[in-house]
Amino acid sequence: MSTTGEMSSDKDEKTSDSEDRFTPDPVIGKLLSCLEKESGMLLEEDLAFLNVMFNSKSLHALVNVYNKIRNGTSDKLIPVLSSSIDVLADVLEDLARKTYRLSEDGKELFQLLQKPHLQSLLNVHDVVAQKDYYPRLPEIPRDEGDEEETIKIVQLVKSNEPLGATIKKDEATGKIVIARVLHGGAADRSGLIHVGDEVVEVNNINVEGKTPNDVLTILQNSEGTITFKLVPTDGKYSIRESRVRVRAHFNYDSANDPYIPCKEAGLDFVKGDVLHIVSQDDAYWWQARKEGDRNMRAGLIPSRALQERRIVYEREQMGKNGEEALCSSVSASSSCVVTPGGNKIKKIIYDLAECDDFDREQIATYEEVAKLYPRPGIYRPIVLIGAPGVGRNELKRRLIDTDPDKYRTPTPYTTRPMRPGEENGKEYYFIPREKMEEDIEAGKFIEFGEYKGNLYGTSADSVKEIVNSGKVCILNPHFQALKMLRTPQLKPYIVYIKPPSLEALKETRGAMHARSTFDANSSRGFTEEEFEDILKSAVKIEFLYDHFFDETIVNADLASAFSQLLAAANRLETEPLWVPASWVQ
Ligand SMILES: Nc1ncnc2c1ncn2[C@@H]1O[C@H](COP(=O)(O)OP(=O)(O)OP(=O)(O)O)[C@@H](O)[C@H]1O
Repeated sequence: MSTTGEMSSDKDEKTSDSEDRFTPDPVIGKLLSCLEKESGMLLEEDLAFLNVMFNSKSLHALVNVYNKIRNGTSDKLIPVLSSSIDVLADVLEDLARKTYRLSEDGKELFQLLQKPHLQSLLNVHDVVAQKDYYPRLPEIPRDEGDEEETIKIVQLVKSNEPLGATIKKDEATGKIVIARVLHGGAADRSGLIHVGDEVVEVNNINVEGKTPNDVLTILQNSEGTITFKLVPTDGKYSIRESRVRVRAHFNYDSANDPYIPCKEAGLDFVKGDVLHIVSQDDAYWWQARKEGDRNMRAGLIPSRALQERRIVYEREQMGKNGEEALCSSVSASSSCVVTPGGNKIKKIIYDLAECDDFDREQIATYEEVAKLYPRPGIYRPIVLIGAPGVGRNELKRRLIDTDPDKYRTPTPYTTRPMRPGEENGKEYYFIPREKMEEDIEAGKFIEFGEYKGNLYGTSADSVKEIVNSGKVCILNPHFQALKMLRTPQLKPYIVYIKPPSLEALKETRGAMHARSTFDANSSRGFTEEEFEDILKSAVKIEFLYDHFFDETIVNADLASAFSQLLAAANRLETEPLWVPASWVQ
């Protein structure tokens, strides 16, 4: 195509637009004259086809457009940067750390930068700036009768880094082919090896009739440069990475996975890790990197579909072996409501829905996540979940005590009659039983229960009220309330308070230490049986809900558990954190 300056001045542009939109391009002109000269060497129909094509108005128009873009001398067409979305992330992270000190303009900017429309616009800008929009043309098919096969010779220098590709025997042809190319690995970065390429030779050794293991042995024994002779695949291959991030809800150890196609390519992770899924091309094996990991090469992880199948299979096996359902191992759970005044009222919560069997139907594998930036003036509620007696109340009260104006807990509702000296809305909101039953029925309560013939409960609206008033709402509901609370509207930060071992429980809460370390009025002693109940209940809560936990704090030493909670509360205000992707869309 022409790169001469015939389009460079405004005058020329006008001429070409107004007078003759199809001024022949000099390069096409040259091609036409060559065609005339060499006409004897071409078949008549090929000659006719090329003549029509080179004289076609649409081709000339296209070349004109192309030249205008290529030769656009104006600097404004050159992008200043091609990674504006990364800059946006840096700016957001910077602003997030300063939300308290931001001016009104700063706050507005912070909110604008989080709008999905603006982020999509910048994304599109980067795609254009990186010229990531060229159509990918399919390879020109070779004629059936072609004697010669195209062969590509690829040389890679052997280093400590794995090749980042796997091979297999093609079942239909018996040939060795490239089965998988791991994103970001040496093979992928070379841009020369693609899925489906047939391996003909490795270091001049013909691999015909050899097994994949034989080929691996050749590779392992070779030194320095490795030379592959490959027959390229005709198929298409995708090179664009997906942007999907997921949180893993299970542990994965590739060394103990008998089904992974290539152990060396596996990516191990633990529950809670955030993974960047770079390719979902294969239905069973995705390619992923750990978020924040500097290793460019992606690894193989089981796909959602594969993992779900495995869990279903494991459950079936458990059922066949007659293993006891976990949910039946713990009896009805009890909890306490602490009034704002500090008095505790023992009550039974959710005694009607004692069994959580339905929860186990959920199969937690991966959850798509996105970063949520702190929003000035709107704080995520902190929800403390744990076995009754593990210390959620103690921790909540300590947090409120650090700044009672900032941390608030909702005032509970009750149907019991008001006592002398009590004020409506202080210790409780007092409401008639019929009204409370109606509201419970309408799903307005995140938790409720009955004690000595009176209903007690916490309403969802009272949580929203605290959030909307710019305070940090802190809650310690029954664990079953999680399903009501974990919504895109409330965006709670869920902290699981985990009991330490039985020995540590006895040591920290036993006879000598049974008195409350915070407030003598709310002290409580524990029997050995109660300690065991705490541990059993914890196992159940973890089994049912651990995929909801944003953080786990082991409450052995109270001071250290509390400082972890305080750190989490500060983090919420200053750092972007991963949340379900649907919460930020
Ligand atoms: N780490 C700890 N070391 C010693 N004592 C503790 C610790 N954590 C909590 N406690 C004490 O254990 C008792 C029970 O704690 P708390 O009332 O906070 O439990 P809870 O999880 O709110 O349970 P419930 O819902 O039954 O009230 C309290 O007396 C508290 O002071």
